[in-house]
Amino acid sequence: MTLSPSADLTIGGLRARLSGVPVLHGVDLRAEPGEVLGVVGPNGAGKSTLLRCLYRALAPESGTVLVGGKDLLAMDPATSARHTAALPQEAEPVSGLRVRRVVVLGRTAHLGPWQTPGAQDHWIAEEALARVGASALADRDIATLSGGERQRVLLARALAQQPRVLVLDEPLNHLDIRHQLDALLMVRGLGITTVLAVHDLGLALRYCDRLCVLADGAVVASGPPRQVLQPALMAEVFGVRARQVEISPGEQALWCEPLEPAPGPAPTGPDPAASLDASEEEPAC
Ligand SMILES: Nc1ncnc2c1ncn2[C@@H]1O[C@H](COP(=O)(O)OP(=O)(O)OP(=O)(O)O)[C@@H](O)[C@H]1O
Repeated sequence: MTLSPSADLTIGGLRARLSGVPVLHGVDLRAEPGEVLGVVGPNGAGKSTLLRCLYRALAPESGTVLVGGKDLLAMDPATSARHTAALPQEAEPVSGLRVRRVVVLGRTAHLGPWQTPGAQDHWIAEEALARVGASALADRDIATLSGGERQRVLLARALAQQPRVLVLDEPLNHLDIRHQLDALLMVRGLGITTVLAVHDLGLALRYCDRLCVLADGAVVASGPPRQVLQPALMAEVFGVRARQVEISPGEQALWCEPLEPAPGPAPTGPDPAASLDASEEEPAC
Protein backbone atom coordinates (compact mmCIF):
# COMPACT_ATOMS: atom_id res chain seq x y z
CA MET A 1 0.00 0.00 0.00
CA THR A 2 1.24 3.51 -0.78
CA LEU A 3 1.40 5.37 2.50
CA SER A 4 0.09 8.87 2.21
CA PRO A 5 1.09 11.17 5.06
CA SER A 6 -1.81 13.48 4.23
CA ALA A 7 -4.50 10.76 4.28
CA ASP A 8 -7.44 11.30 6.62
CA LEU A 9 -8.18 7.61 6.73
CA THR A 10 -5.62 4.85 6.37
CA ILE A 11 -6.65 1.23 6.65
CA GLY A 12 -3.92 -1.38 6.74
CA GLY A 13 -4.15 -5.16 6.60
CA LEU A 14 -7.70 -5.27 7.93
CA ARG A 15 -8.98 -8.79 8.55
CA ALA A 16 -12.38 -9.60 9.98
CA ARG A 17 -14.45 -12.70 10.66
CA LEU A 18 -18.19 -13.11 11.02
CA SER A 19 -19.34 -16.11 13.05
CA GLY A 20 -15.79 -17.41 12.78
CA VAL A 21 -15.79 -17.19 8.98
CA PRO A 22 -13.05 -14.99 7.46
CA VAL A 23 -14.76 -12.20 5.49
CA LEU A 24 -12.09 -9.51 5.07
CA HIS A 25 -8.68 -10.76 4.02
CA GLY A 26 -6.25 -7.92 4.63
CA VAL A 27 -7.83 -4.76 3.25
CA ASP A 28 -5.57 -1.77 2.58
CA LEU A 29 -7.22 1.53 1.80
CA ARG A 30 -6.78 5.25 2.21
CA ALA A 31 -8.86 8.37 1.76
CA GLU A 32 -7.43 11.85 1.39
CA PRO A 33 -8.95 14.78 3.30
CA GLY A 34 -12.30 15.81 1.85
CA GLU A 35 -12.36 12.93 -0.60
CA VAL A 36 -15.50 10.92 -1.35
CA LEU A 37 -14.28 7.32 -1.55
CA GLY A 38 -16.78 4.89 -3.03
CA VAL A 39 -16.61 1.27 -1.92
CA VAL A 40 -18.19 -0.91 -4.59
CA GLY A 41 -18.40 -4.64 -5.22
CA PRO A 42 -20.89 -7.40 -5.80
CA ASN A 43 -23.28 -8.65 -3.13
CA GLY A 44 -21.42 -10.33 -0.31
CA ALA A 45 -18.05 -8.78 -1.23
CA GLY A 46 -17.57 -7.46 2.31
CA LYS A 47 -18.47 -3.78 1.89
CA SER A 48 -20.71 -3.56 4.98
CA THR A 49 -18.26 -5.62 7.02
CA LEU A 50 -15.48 -3.18 6.13
CA LEU A 51 -17.61 -0.17 6.96
CA ARG A 52 -18.77 -1.73 10.24
CA CYS A 53 -15.12 -1.92 11.29
CA LEU A 54 -14.82 1.81 10.60
CA TYR A 55 -17.69 2.79 12.86
CA ARG A 56 -16.72 0.23 15.47
CA ALA A 57 -19.78 -1.98 15.16
CA LEU A 58 -17.39 -4.84 14.49
CA ALA A 59 -13.93 -5.41 15.95
CA PRO A 60 -11.54 -6.60 13.24
CA GLU A 61 -9.39 -9.62 13.86
CA SER A 62 -6.25 -7.65 12.97
CA GLY A 63 -5.12 -4.58 11.08
CA THR A 64 -5.04 -0.85 11.64
CA VAL A 65 -7.45 2.02 11.08
CA LEU A 66 -5.92 5.47 11.40
CA VAL A 67 -8.09 8.57 11.32
CA GLY A 68 -6.07 11.75 11.04
CA GLY A 69 -3.06 9.62 11.97
CA LYS A 70 -4.67 8.37 15.22
CA ASP A 71 -5.48 4.76 16.00
CA LEU A 72 -9.27 4.56 15.79
CA LEU A 73 -9.42 1.04 17.19
CA ALA A 74 -7.68 2.13 20.41
CA MET A 75 -10.07 5.05 21.08
CA ASP A 76 -12.82 5.05 23.70
CA PRO A 77 -16.34 5.13 22.18
CA ALA A 78 -16.88 8.90 22.58
CA THR A 79 -13.52 9.81 21.05
CA SER A 80 -14.11 7.33 18.28
CA ALA A 81 -17.55 8.87 17.62
CA ARG A 82 -15.93 12.27 17.13
CA HIS A 83 -13.70 10.73 14.49
CA THR A 84 -16.18 8.64 12.51
CA ALA A 85 -19.96 8.90 12.23
CA ALA A 86 -22.04 6.40 10.36
CA LEU A 87 -25.20 5.82 8.47
CA PRO A 88 -25.44 2.03 8.84
CA GLN A 89 -27.11 -0.06 6.16
CA GLU A 90 -29.69 -1.50 8.52
CA ALA A 91 -30.38 1.56 10.60
CA GLU A 92 -31.36 0.59 14.12
CA PRO A 93 -35.08 0.89 14.84
CA VAL A 94 -35.97 3.87 16.95
CA SER A 95 -39.48 4.81 17.90
CA GLY A 96 -41.20 7.24 20.20
CA LEU A 97 -38.53 9.85 19.47
CA ARG A 98 -39.13 13.02 17.55
CA VAL A 99 -36.89 13.61 14.58
CA ARG A 100 -35.31 16.70 16.16
CA ARG A 101 -34.34 14.65 19.22
CA VAL A 102 -32.86 11.85 17.07
CA VAL A 103 -30.62 14.33 15.28
CA VAL A 104 -29.53 16.02 18.52
CA LEU A 105 -28.40 12.56 19.69
CA GLY A 106 -25.60 12.98 17.15
CA ARG A 107 -24.17 15.59 19.53
CA THR A 108 -23.72 13.06 22.36
CA ALA A 109 -20.11 12.42 21.38
CA HIS A 110 -19.33 16.09 22.04
CA LEU A 111 -20.98 16.29 25.47
CA GLY A 112 -19.64 15.43 28.90
CA PRO A 113 -21.07 12.44 30.81
CA TRP A 114 -23.94 14.38 32.46
CA GLN A 115 -24.11 17.29 30.06
CA THR A 116 -27.34 17.97 28.18
CA PRO A 117 -27.32 19.46 24.68
CA GLY A 118 -27.11 23.25 24.67
CA ALA A 119 -28.26 25.92 22.26
CA GLN A 120 -25.31 25.37 19.96
CA ASP A 121 -25.98 21.62 19.80
CA HIS A 122 -29.61 22.27 18.87
CA TRP A 123 -28.52 24.78 16.25
CA ILE A 124 -26.08 22.25 14.73
CA ALA A 125 -28.86 19.64 14.66
CA GLU A 126 -31.27 22.04 12.94
CA GLU A 127 -28.62 22.91 10.38
CA ALA A 128 -27.98 19.21 9.70
CA LEU A 129 -31.71 18.65 9.17
CA ALA A 130 -31.81 21.57 6.77
CA ARG A 131 -28.84 20.19 4.82
CA VAL A 132 -30.69 16.96 4.09
CA GLY A 133 -33.92 18.80 3.29
CA ALA A 134 -35.73 17.37 6.30
CA SER A 135 -36.51 20.44 8.41
CA ALA A 136 -40.22 19.94 7.83
CA LEU A 137 -39.99 16.55 9.53
CA ALA A 138 -38.47 17.90 12.77
CA ASP A 139 -41.55 17.37 14.94
CA ARG A 140 -42.56 13.98 13.56
CA ASP A 141 -42.09 10.69 15.44
CA ILE A 142 -39.29 8.93 13.57
CA ALA A 143 -41.32 5.72 13.56
CA THR A 144 -43.90 7.38 11.31
CA LEU A 145 -41.46 8.31 8.54
CA SER A 146 -41.11 6.60 5.20
CA GLY A 147 -37.89 4.69 4.49
CA GLY A 148 -36.40 7.55 2.49
CA GLU A 149 -37.39 10.23 5.00
CA ARG A 150 -35.89 8.18 7.80
CA GLN A 151 -32.71 7.65 5.81
CA ARG A 152 -32.28 11.41 5.44
CA VAL A 153 -32.91 12.02 9.15
CA LEU A 154 -30.28 9.44 10.13
CA LEU A 155 -27.88 11.07 7.69
CA ALA A 156 -28.58 14.38 9.45
CA ARG A 157 -27.76 12.71 12.77
CA ALA A 158 -24.40 11.58 11.37
CA LEU A 159 -23.72 15.12 10.13
CA ALA A 160 -24.61 16.58 13.53
CA GLN A 161 -21.91 14.36 14.98
CA GLN A 162 -19.38 16.51 13.06
CA PRO A 163 -16.97 13.65 12.48
CA ARG A 164 -13.64 13.77 10.72
CA VAL A 165 -14.75 10.85 8.54
CA LEU A 166 -18.28 10.05 7.47
CA VAL A 167 -19.11 6.38 6.85
CA LEU A 168 -22.21 5.83 4.76
CA ASP A 169 -23.43 2.32 4.00
CA GLU A 170 -25.78 2.44 1.04
CA PRO A 171 -27.06 5.93 1.91
CA LEU A 172 -29.11 5.99 -1.28
CA ASN A 173 -31.32 3.07 -0.20
CA HIS A 174 -34.97 4.11 -0.19
CA LEU A 175 -34.23 7.52 -1.71
CA ASP A 176 -36.00 8.58 -4.88
CA ILE A 177 -33.78 9.73 -7.72
CA ARG A 178 -34.02 13.41 -6.84
CA HIS A 179 -33.11 12.77 -3.21
CA GLN A 180 -30.29 10.42 -4.31
CA LEU A 181 -28.76 13.19 -6.38
CA ASP A 182 -29.35 15.77 -3.66
CA ALA A 183 -27.71 13.49 -1.08
CA LEU A 184 -24.67 12.85 -3.27
CA LEU A 185 -24.21 16.52 -4.12
CA MET A 186 -24.69 17.44 -0.47
CA VAL A 187 -22.07 14.89 0.65
CA ARG A 188 -19.65 16.14 -1.99
CA GLY A 189 -20.25 19.72 -0.88
CA LEU A 190 -19.51 18.96 2.79
CA GLY A 191 -15.78 18.71 2.29
CA ILE A 192 -15.71 15.88 4.87
CA THR A 193 -13.77 12.74 4.06
CA THR A 194 -16.47 10.21 3.23
CA VAL A 195 -16.46 6.47 2.72
CA LEU A 196 -19.54 5.46 0.82
CA ALA A 197 -20.70 1.94 0.00
CA VAL A 198 -22.77 2.18 -3.13
CA HIS A 199 -24.32 -0.25 -5.61
CA ASP A 200 -25.19 2.18 -8.37
CA LEU A 201 -21.96 2.22 -10.36
CA GLY A 202 -23.24 4.97 -12.66
CA LEU A 203 -23.63 7.28 -9.66
CA ALA A 204 -20.30 6.07 -8.25
CA LEU A 205 -18.65 6.95 -11.56
CA ARG A 206 -20.04 10.45 -11.53
CA TYR A 207 -19.96 11.44 -7.86
CA CYS A 208 -17.04 9.66 -6.17
CA ASP A 209 -13.51 11.02 -6.25
CA ARG A 210 -12.06 7.55 -6.00
CA LEU A 211 -13.35 4.00 -5.98
CA CYS A 212 -12.24 0.90 -4.19
CA VAL A 213 -13.55 -2.36 -5.61
CA LEU A 214 -13.98 -5.20 -3.16
CA ALA A 215 -14.46 -8.81 -4.22
CA ASP A 216 -14.46 -11.78 -1.85
CA GLY A 217 -13.22 -9.60 0.98
CA ALA A 218 -10.18 -8.19 -0.80
CA VAL A 219 -9.45 -4.98 -2.71
CA VAL A 220 -9.12 -5.85 -6.39
CA ALA A 221 -8.83 -2.31 -7.74
CA SER A 222 -8.77 1.27 -6.55
CA GLY A 223 -8.29 4.63 -8.16
CA PRO A 224 -10.19 7.29 -10.10
CA PRO A 225 -13.64 5.94 -11.07
CA ARG A 226 -13.06 6.24 -14.82
CA GLN A 227 -9.87 4.22 -14.59
CA VAL A 228 -11.35 1.61 -12.28
CA LEU A 229 -14.66 0.89 -14.03
CA GLN A 230 -13.06 -0.51 -17.16
CA PRO A 231 -14.65 -3.31 -19.24
CA ALA A 232 -12.27 -6.07 -18.09
CA LEU A 233 -12.90 -5.38 -14.41
CA MET A 234 -16.64 -4.98 -14.91
CA ALA A 235 -16.76 -8.35 -16.65
CA GLU A 236 -14.59 -10.16 -14.14
CA VAL A 237 -15.98 -8.71 -10.91
CA PHE A 238 -19.59 -7.87 -11.77
CA GLY A 239 -20.27 -10.24 -14.67
CA VAL A 240 -21.44 -7.48 -16.97
CA ARG A 241 -20.42 -6.06 -20.30
CA ALA A 242 -19.92 -2.36 -19.59
CA ARG A 243 -18.95 0.76 -21.42
CA GLN A 244 -18.47 4.33 -20.29
CA VAL A 245 -20.37 6.72 -22.52
CA GLU A 246 -19.66 10.43 -22.71
CA ILE A 247 -23.01 12.13 -22.22
CA SER A 248 -21.67 15.67 -22.28
CA PRO A 249 -18.14 17.07 -22.28
CA GLY A 250 -16.40 15.60 -19.24
CA GLU A 251 -19.49 13.69 -18.06
CA GLN A 252 -19.50 9.89 -18.30
CA ALA A 253 -22.41 7.51 -17.86
CA LEU A 254 -22.11 3.75 -17.51
CA TRP A 255 -23.91 1.38 -19.83
CA CYS A 256 -24.14 -2.26 -18.69
CA GLU A 257 -25.74 -5.53 -19.76
CA PRO A 258 -25.31 -9.07 -18.43
CA LEU A 259 -22.46 -11.04 -19.97
CA GLU A 260 -24.80 -13.97 -20.39
CA PRO A 261 -28.57 -14.22 -19.91
CA ALA A 262 -29.76 -14.31 -16.32
CA PRO A 263 -30.43 -17.85 -15.11
CA GLY A 264 -34.13 -18.60 -15.36
CA PRO A 265 -36.36 -21.60 -14.69
CA ALA A 266 -35.79 -24.54 -16.99
CA PRO A 267 -38.49 -24.69 -19.67
CA THR A 268 -41.19 -27.25 -18.94
CA GLY A 269 -43.64 -28.95 -21.28
CA PRO A 270 -43.33 -29.23 -25.02
CA ASP A 271 -41.17 -26.74 -26.85
CA PRO A 272 -43.67 -24.30 -28.39
CA ALA A 273 -41.32 -23.69 -31.32
CA ALA A 274 -41.19 -27.43 -32.05
CA SER A 275 -44.99 -27.63 -32.31
CA LEU A 276 -45.09 -25.03 -35.05
CA ASP A 277 -45.77 -26.57 -38.41
CA ALA A 278 -43.15 -25.32 -40.84
CA SER A 279 -45.91 -24.62 -43.32
CA GLU A 280 -47.88 -22.56 -40.78
CA GLU A 281 -48.17 -18.97 -41.84
CA GLU A 282 -46.88 -16.29 -39.49
CA PRO A 283 -49.74 -14.41 -37.91
CA ALA A 284 -50.28 -11.03 -39.47
CA CYS A 285 -49.60 -8.15 -37.18
N1 LIG B 1 -23.14 -13.41 10.69
C1 LIG B 1 -22.48 -13.87 9.62
N2 LIG B 1 -21.83 -15.05 9.66
C2 LIG B 1 -21.15 -15.53 8.60
N3 LIG B 1 -21.05 -14.88 7.44
C3 LIG B 1 -21.68 -13.71 7.34
C4 LIG B 1 -22.43 -13.14 8.41
N4 LIG B 1 -22.94 -11.96 8.02
C5 LIG B 1 -22.54 -11.79 6.73
N5 LIG B 1 -21.80 -12.83 6.33
C6 LIG B 1 -21.15 -13.03 5.02
O1 LIG B 1 -20.07 -12.13 4.90
C7 LIG B 1 -19.91 -11.74 3.55
C8 LIG B 1 -19.80 -10.24 3.46
O2 LIG B 1 -21.04 -9.66 3.84
P1 LIG B 1 -21.27 -8.09 3.71
O3 LIG B 1 -22.63 -7.80 4.25
O4 LIG B 1 -20.11 -7.38 4.29
O5 LIG B 1 -21.24 -7.93 2.13
P2 LIG B 1 -21.67 -6.65 1.24
O6 LIG B 1 -20.59 -6.48 0.23
O7 LIG B 1 -22.00 -5.50 2.10
O8 LIG B 1 -22.96 -7.24 0.54
P3 LIG B 1 -24.28 -6.50 -0.05
O9 LIG B 1 -23.84 -5.79 -1.29
O10 LIG B 1 -25.15 -7.67 -0.38
O11 LIG B 1 -24.85 -5.63 1.00
C9 LIG B 1 -21.09 -12.33 2.79
O12 LIG B 1 -20.65 -13.47 2.12
C10 LIG B 1 -22.07 -12.69 3.87
O13 LIG B 1 -22.84 -13.81 3.50
